[in-house]
Amino acid sequence: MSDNTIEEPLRSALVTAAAAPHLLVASDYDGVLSPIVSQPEDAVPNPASVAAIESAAALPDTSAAVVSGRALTDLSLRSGLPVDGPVTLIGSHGTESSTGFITEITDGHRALLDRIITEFSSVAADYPGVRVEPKPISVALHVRNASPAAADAALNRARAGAASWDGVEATEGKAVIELAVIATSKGHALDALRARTGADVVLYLGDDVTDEKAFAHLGDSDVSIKVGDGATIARHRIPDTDTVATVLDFLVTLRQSS
Ligand SMILES: O=P(O)(O)OC[C@H]1O[C@H](O[C@H]2O[C@H](CO)[C@@H](O)[C@H](O)[C@H]2O)[C@H](O)[C@@H](O)[C@@H]1O
Repeated sequence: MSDNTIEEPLRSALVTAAAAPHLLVASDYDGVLSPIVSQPEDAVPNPASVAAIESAAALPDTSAAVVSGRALTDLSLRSGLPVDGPVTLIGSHGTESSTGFITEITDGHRALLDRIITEFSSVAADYPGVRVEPKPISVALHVRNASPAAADAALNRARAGAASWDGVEATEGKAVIELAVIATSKGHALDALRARTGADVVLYLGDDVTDEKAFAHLGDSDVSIKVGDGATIARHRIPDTDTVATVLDFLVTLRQSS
């Protein structure tokens, strides 16, 4: 998809955003910068998207960020972007930055996390293809590589079990259920980034359920873009990660010449 195939009304929204006094360009990682793949450690970003985000961060009066459900160090490793570089990285669904977590992680949180890991490990052991991804404030139970029946059974056990425990926040995403021990919100993360950078306009690209919390914090002057299928409150939709690269490159080129 070349930039001349970006259709209205997204095209006009990008032209307007590119002229903002201060622009924040922010994106999700999995399913947006990187295509969805079978194993989380194999998620490689589209180099053109990363280059465009880096170019945005280098422009005057322009900030750039990647806001992901991944742990911060993992996000940095997969994206190739440094934790403390020009592109701000926010991990753990909006709760983790280079300065730490938004909430103090207590021994109680850690004990609950350990209980969830134990429970999810026992679920995963019963269903081939199901795996556990422990993270700093949450645990993901991935069912992408399980049979449909095994995936359903594993998700139902997680929902009826650990997801119902006190102090647990459950989120379901793409072939995954994730349980966090502190409240998470990519929306609050975007609010904080907007306040810190002084951005007049925020553009955010996301593909999954947790990105809806980010879209919900965007206003009429902002640009919300859903990548792929599924219900969304975003104002714009594009089909895939290749189009993400086209959109980001178009936006950066416009801003470079404005
Ligand atoms: O907020 P994101 O950057 O979109 O991260 C969301 C989760 O992404 C990863 O899982 C998803 O992507 C995997 C790789 O494509 C895929 O195999 C899996 O089925 C998806 O759920 C990551 O592993 C999670 O930790 C993130 O929370």
